[in-house]
Order: sequence, then C-alpha cells, then structure tokens
Amino acid sequence: LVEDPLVTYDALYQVGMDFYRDEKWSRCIAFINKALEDYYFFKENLVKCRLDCKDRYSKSDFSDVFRRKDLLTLKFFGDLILESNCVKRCHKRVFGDRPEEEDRRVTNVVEEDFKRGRPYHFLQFCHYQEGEFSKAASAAYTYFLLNPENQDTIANLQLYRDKVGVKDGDITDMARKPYQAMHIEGDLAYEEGNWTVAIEKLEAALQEFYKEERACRAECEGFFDQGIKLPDFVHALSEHFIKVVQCQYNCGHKLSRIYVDHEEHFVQEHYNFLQFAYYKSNNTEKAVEAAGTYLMFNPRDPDMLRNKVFYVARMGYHDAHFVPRKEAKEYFERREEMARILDYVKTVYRANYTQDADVVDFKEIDNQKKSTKANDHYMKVYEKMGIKLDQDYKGIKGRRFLADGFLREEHCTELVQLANAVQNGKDGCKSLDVPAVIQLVKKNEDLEISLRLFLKTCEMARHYTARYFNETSLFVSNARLTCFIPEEMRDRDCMLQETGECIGIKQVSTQADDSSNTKYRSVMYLTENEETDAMVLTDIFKEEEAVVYPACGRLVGFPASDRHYLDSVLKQRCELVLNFTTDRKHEDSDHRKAITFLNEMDESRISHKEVDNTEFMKKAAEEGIQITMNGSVLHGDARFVADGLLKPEECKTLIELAKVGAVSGDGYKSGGQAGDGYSNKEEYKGEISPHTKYEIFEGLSINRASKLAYVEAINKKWAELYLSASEKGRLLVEKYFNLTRPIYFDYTHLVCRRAVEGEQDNRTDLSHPVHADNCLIQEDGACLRQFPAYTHRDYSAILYLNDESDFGGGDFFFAHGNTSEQVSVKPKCGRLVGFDSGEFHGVKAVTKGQRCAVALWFTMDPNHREISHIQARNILKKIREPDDGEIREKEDNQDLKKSLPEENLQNTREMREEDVQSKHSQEKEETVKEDTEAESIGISVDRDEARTDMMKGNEEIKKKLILRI
Ligand SMILES: O=C(O)CCC(=O)C(=O)O
Ligand SMILES: [Fe+2]
Repeated sequence: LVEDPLVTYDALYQVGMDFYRDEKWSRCIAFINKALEDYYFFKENLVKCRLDCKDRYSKSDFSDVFRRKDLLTLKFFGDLILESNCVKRCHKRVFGDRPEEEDRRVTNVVEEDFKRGRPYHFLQFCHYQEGEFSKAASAAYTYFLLNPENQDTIANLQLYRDKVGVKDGDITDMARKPYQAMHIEGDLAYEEGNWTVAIEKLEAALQEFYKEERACRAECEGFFDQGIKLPDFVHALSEHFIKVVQCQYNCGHKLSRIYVDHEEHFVQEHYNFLQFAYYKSNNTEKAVEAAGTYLMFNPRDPDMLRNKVFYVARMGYHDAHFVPRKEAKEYFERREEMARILDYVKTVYRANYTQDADVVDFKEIDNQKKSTKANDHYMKVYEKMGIKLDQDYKGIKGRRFLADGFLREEHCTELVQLANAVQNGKDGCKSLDVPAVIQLVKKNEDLEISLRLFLKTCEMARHYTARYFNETSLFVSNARLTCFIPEEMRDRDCMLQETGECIGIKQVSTQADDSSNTKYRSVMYLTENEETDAMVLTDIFKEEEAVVYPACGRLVGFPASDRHYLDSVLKQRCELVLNFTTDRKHEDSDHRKAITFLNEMDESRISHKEVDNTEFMKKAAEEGIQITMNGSVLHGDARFVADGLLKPEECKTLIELAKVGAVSGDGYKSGGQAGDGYSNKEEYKGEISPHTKYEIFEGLSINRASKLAYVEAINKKWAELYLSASEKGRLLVEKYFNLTRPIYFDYTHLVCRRAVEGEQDNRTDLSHPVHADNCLIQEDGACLRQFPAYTHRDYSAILYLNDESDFGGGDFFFAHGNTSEQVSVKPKCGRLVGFDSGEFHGVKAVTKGQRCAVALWFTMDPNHREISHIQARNILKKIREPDDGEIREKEDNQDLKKSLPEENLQNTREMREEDVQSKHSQEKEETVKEDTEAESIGISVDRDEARTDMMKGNEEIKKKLILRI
C-alpha cells in the first residue's frame, strides 16, 4: 500500500492518524513518515517542473512587440501555454498517474496541517509511546519551531530534556533547510571572528536562500478556487494573479525564520555581515560591493553610509563601485514591484468591494510576529551609552516609559536656541516643524547643525520608542519643536496640551488623541524644571496617572490614547513632541526631504577634483608653520608633525586658561565623553582621571570654556584663542592630508597631565596606554571600529603647549602592533602631531611638572559635528565689547528692568552678595541685562548659579594645591 504511487500524502496522513487513534504507535510512525516523505517529494518535484519549464520558456524576446499590446499579449500567453504544456508533461513523467493538483483529494485542512507542521506533532506522540525519546524530542522541537506559541510542546520539550534525559545535541530540527543551517554556521563563525568561514557560509546561505525563495514563489503558482461564478477573462486572471503575488511576497517573510524568530531584515543583514567580514579579511573590493548591496536595501542606514565615506575617502573608491549584486538587485526590485501591486490592490482595487478580508496585510503579520530579542539587545546598548530607563518614576509603569540621558546640555541649549529663532505664535508659544527649520537654515547656514540635531534627536526618540514598545516598524508622523512661554499663556488663560500646539482650555480639556494614525507619542524635554510644570498623563478612564517633570535629555513615551495635559507653565519649557505611526503611509515625508536637503549640502562640499594645497602650505610657511616630520620619518603616511602653530605667549595664555578653567574629568564624566573609547571601558567607568593614578588629569572642553567666558570667569580673549588655535589645527590636518571633503570638530579638549609628586619612583606605566582614537585594539593587534569606540572619528591632532622645561617625560609616541613604541615625538609649544584616528599611539609617563596640550578629534560626518564650537563663537560674539558697552547699558536697562518680575531681581542680588569669591563683581543691572541677552541666545541658566558652578573647578584645583603643599 505504502509504495503505491497513487497513494498520496494526504491519504498516508489520514491512515497515520487512524493508527494514532487506535494507539498503534509504530504504524503511526511509519505512515506519518511516509506522508512527510511524499509531501516533500511532491512539493519538490512540483516546483522543479514549474521552474524547469519557466527556464525553458523565459527566453522570449519581447522587444519587437512591446509597443503593441495586442501582439505582446498574444506572445505572452502563447509562451504561457508552452510552459503549461511543459509542466503537464513533466508531471506525467515524474508523477505518472498520480492525480493532478486540481483534482487531487487533498483537502484544505490537510494542506494547512502540513504547512504548520502538524504531522510532527503526532509523530512526536507516537515516538514517545514507543519509548524513542530522542526522536520524539526532535519531532517536538520541529513542531515547536513552527508553532512557538504552543505551550504544550514547550512543556513536552522540557519533559524530554529534564525528566527523560534527552541531550540537547540529540534534538534536531527535522525540517531545517540548507540555507538556515548555513546561516546559523555563518553567524557563529562571524561571532567568533572567523572571517573566512563566515564569508563562505554566509555566501552559501545567500545562494541557498535565493534558490529557496525562487522555489517558494513557484509553489505559489498553484490552483485557486475563485468562488466567482463565470468571471470574465481579465477579472479571473487578475484575481488569480493577486493571490499568487500575495503568496509570493510572503515568501520573503516565511523564509526569514532562523530558529523561532523571523529576522526582519534577513536578506540585507547578510550583506551587512559580509561587508565587515570581507573588510576584516582585507578584501575591500568585495566589502565595497557588499556595502553597495546593503545600501540598496537600506539607503539611509547611517552606519553603512559612514562606511561608504570611509571607503571613498580613505581607500579611493568611487560611487560607481557601490553597485549592488545582481541577484540581490533582482530580488529587491521584484519585491518592490510586488509591494507596489499589493498596495494598489489594497487601497484602490479592493476599495471598490465591500469585503476585503482576504487581502493579507504583511506589515501586520510582521508586527505580530516581531521578536523581542533584538529589542532587549538594544536596551542593553542604550544602557551602555548612558541612557537610563527609570521604571519607578511616578506612575510610569510598563505601558509608558521615561528615560534620561539622551542629550547633553549643549544639545538642549542648541534646540532651545533654534526655537527662539522664530516669533511667538498666536497662542503665545513657539513652534517649529521640519520645513520651518529648513527655511531657517536656508537663511542662516549656521543653523544647519541645529537641523541635523533636530533630526538626530527625532531618530533617537523614534528608535528608542520603537524598541521599548517592540514595534518592528515605527515611523514619525509628526515632529514639532515647541516652547511654551509662561506670561503669554497666563494672559490667555489656556490649558496646554503636549501636541505641539497650544490650544485654548475650553477646546481641549482632557481629550485623548483619537486620530487612528498615531499609535504612540514621545516627548523629549529640552529644559529643566524639577519642581513645577509637570505634564500629567492619564489613561482613557482618567486613571493610572503619571506626573512627569521636564529635564534636559529626558524622553517620555506613551500610547497616543493616553490623555496628557500641563498643569501650569511657570518657566519657559521647550520640548520636542513626536507622534509615531506603524503605517508607513503616514510617515512624515518632510523628514526624508530634510535628509535629502542635508545630503545635497554635504555633496556640495565635496571636491570632485584633485585637491592642490601647495598654495595653502606656502602661506602657512610664511606664517612660520612648517612640516617638520613626514610619513617616512614617522613610519606611516597617515602621520605628520608640524611646528610653529602658536607663539610662546599664546601657549602661556592657553596654559593659564587651563589653570583657571580645567577641572578633573571634564569631558570624562559618566563613562567618558572625550578620549578614545578607552575611558568607556568598564574598569574606568566613573573614574575622573581615566589613565593613571600617578598623574592628575584635568581638562577643559570648548563648551565649558565658552561658558566661563560668558560668566567672565575667564578673559573672553582666552576663549577666542582656544577657538582659533583649534581651527588652525583643523585646517592644517585637512590640507596636509589633501582631503576632498571637510573635516569637522568632533571633540576638543584642552588637557593637562600633572605628575603626582613623591609617587614617581618605580613607575613603569604610561601616561596614556597605546590606543587608537576610533577603534578598540584587540589582542591579536586588530582594531575593531565598533561601539563603544568613537567610530565616527576620522582624524586626530594634538597641539602642544609646553616642553621639557616644564615637565619630565611625557613624550608622545606612535606605536606598532599594540604595544611596542615605534617613533616618539617630544612635545613643545606650537607643535602639532596629526594622524589618522586609526593609528596606534600613546603618551609616556609624565614624571615631573605639568604637560598641557589641546587634543583635537575630527570627523567627516557632519552629524557628529561638535556643536560647542558654533555655540562658543556665538557666545563670544554676543559678549559686549567693554568700550561701547556703557552707553548701551543705560539705554537698555530701563525697559529690561520693567519686564522682569521684582522678586527675581531680589534673588539675584542676594545671591550675588553671598558670592564673595567672584572676582568679576558687577552691578546688578548689568546682570539683568545680560541674562536677557543669554535668554535670547538660548541659555537659560541663572548667571550666578552658573558662575558658582563654573568656579567649582577652580576651588578644586586650589584645594589640591593646598594638599600638595
Ligand atoms: O596628549 C597626547 O600626546 C596624546 C593624547 C591622546 O592620544 C588622547 O587623548 O587620545
Ligand atoms: Fe589618542
């Protein structure tokens, strides 16, 4: 019976089930196995016939008729008849008298059972009854992978492992496809850094995947009971075709399963991995090809775009090299076209019919089956980046989230300043969307950086919100930067909503957002008020209340069905309010436009010609700047030393600036902001001096310097010198390396290393161990450009301020491998060492005195541009020149005093009197005036508070000095 070719899998399965019911276990096993065998045999050959015939009749040349639809149709269907005939004959050959698909006895229920792996379920039970536990466990595991939600199977598997003692190694996936196996092996090799094997397996997995996907599509071309009486030709064809395309489109999702989870970007991730694996095995040509392929799938991926910049700028590749692979391109284009058709079917074609239940929404399926694994992973990465989820915050609970640490203070300042660039709206609040920001940038290029920050912040909020709520696809449908301004609002007596608009109290009260497109909403706060001005969130039943206070870099996310309102606004409060949708159709297209706009700006800055900087170097030489060591002296083309960038008195000034302004750990707090990925290491977390306990490490960032100048804790000229010296360094690096695109400051740090006296004997360590500035050195000497390193850094430079007459030791050196010194450079005033951030280098122990330098890190990625440089320039511009100040002061004071509440003045005065330390005592009127000025450039800090804060560094230094004495 079993060998009879006319007995097909459905019949075998039914018989197997009968034996199962009759508790004839071994026969149950035999028949179900036979059924599975026949099922796979049938499907495989069905597909094979279809594909062979397709191949045979796919070579038609349509070019001669493609303008004439009548001829085209005839030729197309003519070919189809040939193909059909071919398939018929193929079936006859392979299956003999086996019933044709359309009149076979297989019911839909049986077909569905096989698709969902039900036979394995019964197989398991029968094996179990026979005492064949490993086989039972494997069958259970196979069923589990296809039905992960089935609790019984999970319980059974546990039983096999824990009670019956089946070993994990004996449990196999009986239905595993070759591409899945190869993917798993490739993934493992990749994790282990075994690049050759990873490449081999991942490439094979891809080839197998494409084969499988092709088979899957062919399988879709099956029979279809339309259930429509006497359909006309075109209608019948369309209906069948739609069914087929729906099924084929789903192949991408169906085949993206590895173990239990469907990987959302299964195919493209292969190219991502391959890109890196090829790069690691020095096959850059292949790496570039893989990068190009990945970018076809995901043209906006910031990491891959950065890689592209790297290959273009560093390795001489051109756009033309980033061509996607043929098979990937075909796959991608086919899917795009299918998506287009299905979208049309859903939105237009089916819209004419009342019933559209049979239209499958693949997005929905994806969303339902989303995996939480990736999200957990991201949450950990966020934690490492210093972004903390506070689940205990009042009333937040699990359905909402509150997380801190997304933005640094200067980022908040920048966005507030951006909002302040527009007039108050009619409701008394300032409000900007992306197009409004683009308009501002068109008028003032300096604001480009604000637009980038705006978009970057939106993206951070979107990504975090998506990960928190486990949404695979989440899009920004609306983003708005809003500042609420207290006085104005009080006048109008209105209740405010967190929608980005101010609406009168009567209109809004506590209406929830019921526009169905918005699924979640997040608010990124830019200003701080921990005592008043909370936002209140409640659910639709006005229960589960949460009270959230604003703080810079705090992100709060909640379902859009939550009601939310502000109690009061006593202080200016600025925030970025984002609405999210899971439906791509409602994605805010302005964001994409903005990115294109910025890309065009970038593009315009790239020189497409050979750059010639001899003129620049000549001019520099006239100013006394000379290249004193080049690549051949320093053992590497990506290294150079220049002298003469600063005059002795300039060095002295900058050292003085460091003395007054530098603090331990500025730039290194909370796991490090400056440096080299080094301070991010676990063992240095929270350390103030990240390098060695024999030295005190003090730094002053540009951000802090500009604020010190603003509160007049330092001379404005000093801050200006700091800026101009940095700019000199930046230009020289850009020109020396003949770069075709600009480099931007990424981080700037005036640092001094001081030897701790009496502890220098027997010292064997380095002041700064060998490291690279943009990658993590591995034991084998490779350097991984990976988080937590500052991977976006491209070039580094150190501008020295003093020499051996001030300190002992402290030579800079370039290294070879990961430890050995190759060539050293003695610091001296005005000397600059410039190098590619990937070069290995270090600093020898400073054994006496203090060694100071300006450390500069540059990036080619404008999204990582250091905002503080632009802010510092603006702050310095705004600081009143002492000469003409007196006259203006008198004029201005009249109005300004009036516009500020009396008690504010009082407070300011009191605080100032206490502030005996202040060496730059001024009259209270002056303070008031400048506060307002500060407000207008976006700084909302209280001057005196700021000053006391700023002076802390000084006192720390003083304390240390006393201790040393
Ligand atoms: O100060 C120096 O000479 C080098 C410092 C350095 O490499 C760094 O901070 O990354
Ligand atoms: Fe470094």
